[in-house]
Amino acid sequence: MGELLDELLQIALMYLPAMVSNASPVFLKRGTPIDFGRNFVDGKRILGDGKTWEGFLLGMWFGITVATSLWVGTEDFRYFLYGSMGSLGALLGDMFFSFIKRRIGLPRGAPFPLGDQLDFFLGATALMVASGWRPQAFPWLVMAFVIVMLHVMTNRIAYWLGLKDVPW
Ligand SMILES: CC(C)=CCC/C(C)=C/CC/C(C)=C/CC/C(C)=C/COC[C@@H](COP(=O)(O)O)OC/C=C(\C)CC/C=C(\C)CC/C=C(\C)CCC=C(C)C
Ligand SMILES: Nc1ccn([C@@H]2O[C@H](COP(=O)(O)OP(=O)(O)OP(=O)(O)O)[C@@H](O)[C@H]2O)c(=O)n1
Ligand SMILES: [Mg+2]
Repeated sequence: MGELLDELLQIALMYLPAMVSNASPVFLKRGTPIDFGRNFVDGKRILGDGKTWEGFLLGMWFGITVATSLWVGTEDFRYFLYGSMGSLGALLGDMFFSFIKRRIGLPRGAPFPLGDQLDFFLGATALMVASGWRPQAFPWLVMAFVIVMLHVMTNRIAYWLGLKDVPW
């Protein structure tokens, strides 16, 4: 049992930079759209106004800061490597799901159940695994559930705090 808890804690720490990089752009109210307002071939916005360069940079800044702190704290470079890749992957995954939402005609901020919760997690996981991270399957699955719960909870907190105009 101790083994499993150890692995779970390690995975949670490995994802902390991605969680922070996904959460920090919420503090921004406006910015320069990553798609510069341009439409895709289908006549709809490529990403929409919810994805800005400022949000991307702020997310990367906070994500890498947390990844660096974990590296210093644990003296294990892998937290920096996988944490930073996770931060980038979280932001890219979020952008990818926004791209999908626009393609299926969902306006900015429209709910996309499970997609809104897992977009950053899947993007982060893709880049972390691509850079060599190999978590154990079962604890990783448990973490996926924890992340979805955490996401629902923190989005409600962000909504109550007036950081988001939708609670998802
Ligand atoms: C790390 C573990 C296992 C537990 C942490 C305990 C916990 C529940 C902390 C809550 C954090 C909190 C009080 C947040 C309040 C305000 C806030 C920043 C909410 C962000 O919610 C928005 C959402 C992004 O929306 P989107 O996905 O639709 O784009 O964030 C998604 C939530 C997560 C990524 C999972 C949980 C996030 C964290 C544990 C990190 C908390 C992040 C911050 C406190 C913001 C970091 C910002 C700065 C200025 C460093
Ligand atoms: N790269 C990013 C990601 C997020 N945000 C900010 O964080 C908020 C919440 O992000 P998210 O819920 O992913 O965006 P939505 O507004 O829901 O837009 P979408 O429908 O595309 O998800 C966005 O409104 C935006 O203000 C940002 O500025 N830049
Ligand atoms: Mg969203």
